[in-house]
Amino acid sequence: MERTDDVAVVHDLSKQYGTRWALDEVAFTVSQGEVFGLLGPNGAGKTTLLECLTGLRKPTSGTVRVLGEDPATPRSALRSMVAVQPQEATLFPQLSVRETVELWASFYPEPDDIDDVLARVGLLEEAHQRVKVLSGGQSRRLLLAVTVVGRPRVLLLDEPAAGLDPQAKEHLWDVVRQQRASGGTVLLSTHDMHEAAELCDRVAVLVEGRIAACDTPGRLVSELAALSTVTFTAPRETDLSAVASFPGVTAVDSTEVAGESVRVRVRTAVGDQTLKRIAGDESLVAADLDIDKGGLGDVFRSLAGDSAQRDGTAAQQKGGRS
Ligand SMILES: Nc1ncnc2c1ncn2[C@@H]1O[C@H](COP(=O)(O)OP(=O)(O)OP(=O)(O)O)[C@@H](O)[C@H]1O
Repeated sequence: MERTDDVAVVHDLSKQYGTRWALDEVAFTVSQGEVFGLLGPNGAGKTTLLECLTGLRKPTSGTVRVLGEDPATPRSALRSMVAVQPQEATLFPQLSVRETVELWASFYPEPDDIDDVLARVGLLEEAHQRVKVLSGGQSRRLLLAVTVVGRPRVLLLDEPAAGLDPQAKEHLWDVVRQQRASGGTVLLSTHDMHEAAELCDRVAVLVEGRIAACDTPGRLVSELAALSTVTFTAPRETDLSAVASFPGVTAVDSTEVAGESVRVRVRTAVGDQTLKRIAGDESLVAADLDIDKGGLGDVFRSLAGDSAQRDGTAAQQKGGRS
């Protein structure tokens, strides 16, 4: 049953292009005030899913509801409540940055303060510049400004950080956090695991059109980041063959550092146990021990597997059948 704070409800959504199933019985719910991330390798279906949420694509089967409405309904009231970052081609090259944001603000009943929006995306100093002279990154910031100026309840962003410099990314993240702080909701796709871990309350990992996992980044990491990495420094002549036979260890490699030493990297399914074993083994003379218990990147690799290696253009068979 839908709850009143459900902002997006996706039920058994499938989308077919010709013989290809881009989405295969996808289901999830996003609540008000959440930042919900879509992760997945190229061709996994993230854009198609966001397009179904904006009403740009009609599902082959299943249902999508945003703020209780079908986004594909013509003249939907959602238009003023849901913002989708537009394409660069929609900007007018002769207008200034400020005129552009003012134009977009005029489409909405209660727009935000223009200077405030320009400051948030880091374009206040460029307010008088013509759109045609903006750099690629500045244009992306302007697209973000026009997306948020209408104070939408829901923000839908497809890879918003692509092509942004680190400072512009910070601005983007601030805008997303501000949207959440003011009670708004954000759905975004990203290839950046750090961004997903930093920003998202929950993430869904899409693999070949299906949701392989959906949870908070913390829970996904603790349940699915299968391997930890233990690193240590040892004398160059150390026999490392014993380490490879420690329980849980799947790989050992080393690189020479400072002539007489090697830095050893051990991949293991039982990080803490391996760390103790290495520290307690006198024959290893291990120094500078460190452990990395993995992150969303490990979760992604373990779920996406081979699919992450492919370019995603292979035709997908619904339900994994061929
Ligand atoms: N208009 C279309 N016609 C035919 N096939 C399409 C169309 N749009 C997408 N596809 C196919 O659907 C699948 C999912 O594509 P989609 O763009 O949704 O993936 P994505 O996860 O956003 O990928 P990326 O990370 O590369 O942007 C791919 O196999 C793609 O080739």
